[in-house]
Amino acid sequence: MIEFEDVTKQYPDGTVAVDNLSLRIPSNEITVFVGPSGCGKTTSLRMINRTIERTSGRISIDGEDITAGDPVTLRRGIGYVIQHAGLFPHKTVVDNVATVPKLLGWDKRKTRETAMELLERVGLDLKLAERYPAQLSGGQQQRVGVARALAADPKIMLMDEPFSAVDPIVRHQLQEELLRLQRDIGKTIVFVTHDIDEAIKLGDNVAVLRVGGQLAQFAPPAELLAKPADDFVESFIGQDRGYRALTFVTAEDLPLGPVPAELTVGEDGKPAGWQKNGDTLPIGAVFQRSDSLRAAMDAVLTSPIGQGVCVDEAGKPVGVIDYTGLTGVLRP
Ligand SMILES: Nc1ncnc2c1ncn2[C@@H]1O[C@H](COP(=O)(O)OP(=O)(O)OP(=O)(O)O)[C@@H](O)[C@H]1O
Repeated sequence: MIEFEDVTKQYPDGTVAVDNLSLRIPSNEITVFVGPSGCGKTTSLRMINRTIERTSGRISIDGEDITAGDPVTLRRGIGYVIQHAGLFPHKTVVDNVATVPKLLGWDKRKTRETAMELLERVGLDLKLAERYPAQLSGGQQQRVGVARALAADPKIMLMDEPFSAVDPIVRHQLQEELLRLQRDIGKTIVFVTHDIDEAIKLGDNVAVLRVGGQLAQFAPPAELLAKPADDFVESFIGQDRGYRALTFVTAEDLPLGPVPAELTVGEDGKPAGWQKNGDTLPIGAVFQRSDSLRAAMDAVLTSPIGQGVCVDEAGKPVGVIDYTGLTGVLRP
């Protein structure tokens, strides 16, 4: 656990970037700092690896004050990923990833093996390993940045707007990859973003900061959406929070109706189309019981006849839901 106790950072010009921040960041989970520009997210993050020193208060990792030891040793145990990846331009991809193991004096063979394994793990094509960063796309560079941060197997990863500089599609892929990777590695990740959607998608816990460096709310995403602490949090979360909250409720309890005769299935048993007035209409999106209510709603909205099809793990239809069925669950 990383604990902030009454932590304040005042820069020499008098700016109070972080004001009396107290929070507990649980181990092996993703905690996101989110808030508007200038609210002190980066300052808070960088106080953890002491690339910025706090003015007062205490920060501890597993109970030990981070100022007890030397900052260089502290930083070696903490991975750090930043926007634009911050790769060394004159080093190849694999050498970038090997930076910290080399500093730690690992033997060459083990270092290279580890670097290649990590590149594979973050989903980078190994053919790119001998390229220089400038020869990679933004998304590929970010993957290398994540691999480099993981190289010495740190317990903690700090990620400062790592996906902000890439286009929305690549960003979505990188977010999915991070969640997949985290299921395997279970690191303590502290992630900074100004994007509330990214915070809600990635965070096990979300800390919303307001300008002036004060904590407005610290909660899991579902709670944040359901019970914003005040007007600031509510407006920061945005207008469609009711809709987004559906992401956190599963479709398990939906009262499915029987599969109608109009639904045709292909040879593989999967839904093929809706028969209507002699025409075959497309199915639209389908969902599974384990998906969210948001997925179920999407299935209803994209269905040409307002019937969302629920399928089992093999993709075969098990039932349908319509607007009325959905509304019954949304507003019991
Ligand atoms: N070296 C510095 N000297 C003086 N003020 C600073 C310094 N670094 C940051 N600040 C100020 O501290 C406040 C918090 O900055 P910080 O970078 O932590 O915010 P942030 O939430 O990460 O912002 P952004 O989303 O725009 O990156 C801002 O008002 C900023 O101008």
